[in-house]
Amino acid sequence: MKIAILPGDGIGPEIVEQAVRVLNSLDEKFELESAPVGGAGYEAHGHPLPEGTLKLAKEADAVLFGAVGDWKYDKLDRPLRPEQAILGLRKNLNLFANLRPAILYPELAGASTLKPEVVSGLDILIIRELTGDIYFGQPRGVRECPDGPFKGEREGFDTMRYAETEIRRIAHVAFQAARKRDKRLTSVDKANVLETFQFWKDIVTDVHKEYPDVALDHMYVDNAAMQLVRAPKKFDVIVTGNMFGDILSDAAAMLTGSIGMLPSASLDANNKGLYEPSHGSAPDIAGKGVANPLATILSAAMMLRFSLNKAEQADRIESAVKKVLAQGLRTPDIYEDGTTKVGTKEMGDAVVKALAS
Ligand SMILES: NC(=O)c1ccc[n+]([C@@H]2O[C@H](COP(=O)([O-])OP(=O)(O)OC[C@H]3O[C@@H](n4cnc5c(N)ncnc54)[C@H](O)[C@@H]3O)[C@@H](O)[C@H]2O)c1
Ligand SMILES: CC(C)[C@H](C(=O)O)[C@@H](O)C(=O)O
Ligand SMILES: [Mg+2]
Repeated sequence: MKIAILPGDGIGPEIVEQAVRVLNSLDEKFELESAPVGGAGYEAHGHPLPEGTLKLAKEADAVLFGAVGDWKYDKLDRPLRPEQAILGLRKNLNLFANLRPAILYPELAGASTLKPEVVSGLDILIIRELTGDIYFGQPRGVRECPDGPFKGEREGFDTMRYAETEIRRIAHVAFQAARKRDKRLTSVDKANVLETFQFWKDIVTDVHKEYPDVALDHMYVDNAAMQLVRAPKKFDVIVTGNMFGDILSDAAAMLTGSIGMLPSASLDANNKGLYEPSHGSAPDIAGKGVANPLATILSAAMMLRFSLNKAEQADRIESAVKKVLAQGLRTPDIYEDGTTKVGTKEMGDAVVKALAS
């Protein structure tokens, strides 16, 4: 089985290195092949998603991705910016379903900024549509404002849109996921204001007819943001569009103690996938050896489960993560008094050791 390893920028290489060590310490042999992506792709080949990198991602059985981006590339033309690499991979590989599980490990109840009783036992799944919405809608750009009070001035604009097929397929993914859990699905929209999301709500309601055993409710995104912080455990599965899902999943990350704990799987219709932590390249801590590698290690576990059919190995990694947390080991983002502060590599060492024991 071939895995494309795309470390990217900032803390990407540091955290992916630890996930690769974990994969290599399993009693399975994987063919791992690395390629530059993001700013690293731009530096090596003049493009954030070099042809060879895309080819490797397409032919591999799964992709393990770190993170891309750095402030120093923010002045480049948009097609050359590092973020285009992850957007291009998602689009080219048709990875329309993004699963972001927000699970609070009991040992981290005190690491969240929320009260322990609000978050303890948290286990929710955010399903984010990943290849549509305002992220990819055309037209977009900066133009001369054609009408209204600002006519003649420059204006920036983007297009929010969803085709029926795009909504139906992500709704099916969400209902099927809910079916395997507590059978409750919340569809998050902004139907009170946006045509796109009234349409979203209507289509999700229609797909629901095929899943009478799942309870569906609808919530506006502003309320959902509030409810996620007020009473997050009331949710089971959340399904939403690309932009709302981006925002809500970062908020949900803090319920788990740190964004460094939130893994993700981005899947196509056949469960081929790209696996990455939900966070970014964290340029503020890059190169310091303090980044939390657990979201990436847990993403590798998701890869084994969803794309490589190795659920047992995935379970082993997740148990090893639980073990190191129970041992009291913490990177600075999840550190609290009475625990032991470790760096990125030491955390990786501990997971590898826990796997062997
Ligand atoms: N999928 C991706 O590759 C991805 C995702 C999000 C942001 N980005 C890019 O990353 C760059 C930085 O963006 P940002 O600062 O808004 O978001 P970020 O997620 O990179 O960082 C936000 C904050 O969380 C901290 N953080 C993130 N991951 C951490 C980890 N594993 N351990 C400990 N702390 C961690 C950072 O230090 C920072 O303080 C930008 O160029 C952005 O476009 C990339
Ligand atoms: C880097 C950026 C393009 C990306 C997104 O907005 O999807 C990131 O924030 C994420 O959550 O994966
Ligand atoms: Mg994001």
